[in-house]
Amino acid sequence: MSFITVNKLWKEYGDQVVLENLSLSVKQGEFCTLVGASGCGKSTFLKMLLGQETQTRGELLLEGEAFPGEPDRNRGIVFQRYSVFPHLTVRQNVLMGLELEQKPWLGKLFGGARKEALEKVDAMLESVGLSPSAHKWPHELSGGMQQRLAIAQSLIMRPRVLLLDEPFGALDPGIRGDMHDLLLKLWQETGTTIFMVTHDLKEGFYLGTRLLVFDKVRNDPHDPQAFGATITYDLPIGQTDRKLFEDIHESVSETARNQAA
Ligand SMILES: Nc1ncnc2c1ncn2[C@@H]1O[C@H](COP(=O)(O)OP(=O)(O)OP(=O)(O)O)[C@@H](O)[C@H]1O
Repeated sequence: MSFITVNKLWKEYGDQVVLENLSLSVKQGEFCTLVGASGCGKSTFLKMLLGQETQTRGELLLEGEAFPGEPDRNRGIVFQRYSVFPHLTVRQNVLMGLELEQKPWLGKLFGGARKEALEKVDAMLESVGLSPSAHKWPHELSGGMQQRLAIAQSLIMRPRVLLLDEPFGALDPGIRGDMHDLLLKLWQETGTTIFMVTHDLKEGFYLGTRLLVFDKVRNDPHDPQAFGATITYDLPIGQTDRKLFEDIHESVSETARNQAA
């Protein structure tokens, strides 16, 4: 059964068509990588999955029901930067979600409940390789460590859907490789359904299970906002050849040039 169903989905901001006629069916546990020119609506699509934005037309369904209109614990998101709390230590950053969930008014757990929560936090920190830094402050961490913390912060809530908006965009290429390994390991451990936006087409070609290319098939040079992007390629990872890579690269680059013109 389809876990997430996108049916003839449109998103417009005033006269600007951002996404047009998107249709997609995603199974639970899939790892979809989203690529496309800047401004093609990838982040907007993630925001709709998160419940921060609503479509203007069409359907977005989670297990056959309309998507919850507000963010909830079923969905976690990690941005390129700055999604951790600077005034909390690494351990407190990860603990906070559990505290707010169980004690929304007080924001604090005590006794056995706190001990149990801390055990989960420590296991999560171990899983992302941050145990030795548990008592550090975010500013004492490298960029890669901060992103591992942001991922831990999301995953501790056991989201059914994890949304990643260019999570490794600000990291050095060497560190990105380590982050890919970590992400694949966490995805296998948790079985969560992942949507990850990346600007790096190569990353999209090998990470996860499915590549979704967001692109415009129509362009009006006199009115660049008249047409939105749609999913032009939906490919299983590992079955694409060099020619296809070059075709997609050329098409996405042309859209980027048109957007900039
Ligand atoms: N809240 C908003 N109000 C009006 N326009 C918006 C809003 N959010 C996004 N847009 C517009 O929608 C279009 C798509 O933006 P979006 O951030 O989704 O693209 P993107 O593909 O994620 O781009 P990038 O790769 O640069 O992050 C842009 O033209 C943007 O200006």
